[in-house]
Amino acid sequence: MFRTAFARAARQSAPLCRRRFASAAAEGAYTQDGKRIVTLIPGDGIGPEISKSVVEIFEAQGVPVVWESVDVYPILKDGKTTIPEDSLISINKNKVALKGPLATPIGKGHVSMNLTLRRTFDLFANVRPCKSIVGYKTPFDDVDTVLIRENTEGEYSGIEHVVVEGVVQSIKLITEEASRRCATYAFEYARAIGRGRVTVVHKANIQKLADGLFLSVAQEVAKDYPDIKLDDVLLDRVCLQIVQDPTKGWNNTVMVMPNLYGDILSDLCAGLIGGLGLTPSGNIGQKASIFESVHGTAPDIAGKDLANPTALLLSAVMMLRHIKMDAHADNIQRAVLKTIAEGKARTGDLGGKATNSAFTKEVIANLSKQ
Ligand SMILES: NC(=O)C1=CN([C@@H]2O[C@H](COP(=O)(O)OP(=O)(O)OC[C@H]3O[C@@H](n4cnc5c(N)ncnc54)[C@H](O)[C@@H]3O)[C@@H](O)[C@H]2O)C=CC1
Ligand SMILES: O=C(O)CCC(=O)C(=O)O
Repeated sequence: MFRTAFARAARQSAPLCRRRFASAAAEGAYTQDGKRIVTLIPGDGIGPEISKSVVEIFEAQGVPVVWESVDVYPILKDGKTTIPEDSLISINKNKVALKGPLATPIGKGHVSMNLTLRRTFDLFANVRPCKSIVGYKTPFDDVDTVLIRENTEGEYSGIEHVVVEGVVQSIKLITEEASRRCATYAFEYARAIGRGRVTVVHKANIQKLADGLFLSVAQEVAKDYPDIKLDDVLLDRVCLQIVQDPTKGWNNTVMVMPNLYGDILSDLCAGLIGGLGLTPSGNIGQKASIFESVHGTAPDIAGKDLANPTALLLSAVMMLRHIKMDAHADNIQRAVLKTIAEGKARTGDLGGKATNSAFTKEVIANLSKQ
């Protein structure tokens, strides 16, 4: 049924994906003195506060990155909602961006700018690692999950309409092309981080066609990766087992799944290690990649200097690894984790009393001691 020209194009995109992962580091824009130019989207709510923290820590560490700051908000162009032209140009040129959270009105108003960015730049895989922080006690000590979320379609395709009053339809779109790119990325990622297993999380017992296609494409992609075992599990079962003991079978695999499941399951995983203030992510595409925390704008604490900048800092660390600045990534990551472990400058979400600014200062102090 899917052996069409479209499906052929999908199969051809897999080697392209593999090449892209290998060459991403060098692409982009540089200043005359060789510094990498990175687009910064400070975002809404706590976004500007936590972005400021990243900028200060990068400066203290001497990271050879120059920020190009742009605002992202909805623009109506030819009847479609899009992002401002300067942000489009900046991300297309720089190929890499760090993004604070963007607010979306609930049940009304403009479409999500987060989703618009992912679709505009075809950011097909969203990588969400979740690792326990040594020294910060939670019910499980050794959580180390990696979740890859299909990022451009599924339940987030934005195709919704009223059939008749009182009846709405929201379409979950799954294509072979997007599923293949995402699955290929999951296998490549598993290989890169030394995990011998990829697990597809799905509901193909219920969504037989949609999740069935996602699963069968992953099974086909697996044939190109004989060194990596593929298995699959129902979403409801993962939720149960992960909260019972995340270290039993979830630390040695890379989970890959359709969009909505990844959105929800990654918040659940964040809860296992101390909450949304800690978990980073990378939106990976062929044209560009955008790194952002898993959390949103946190309107309840915005503007009060209370946010934990760790999630955005660790997203910036992922970004540095992506552009092959590993030594800077290592130093910043070490200083952030040390600051949390020491305990004297923890933010409120981790049970402490420190402000975002105080936490940032402490991270900088820990950088200088290395
Ligand atoms: N990728 C993005 O830009 C995302 C944007 N959003 C948007 O954010 C807005 C608010 O969404 P919510 O559901 O309230 O989720 P949220 O993630 O903003 O907040 C949930 C809870 O976690 C806390 N929290 C989140 N990040 C924190 C941090 N860094 N430090 C300390 N505490 C933190 C908040 O204070 C709040 O109690 C909505 O408009 C939503 O659409 C939500 C998720 C992702
Ligand atoms: O776009 C939004 O406002 C929320 C998006 C979200 O939760 C996500 O996809 O991570």
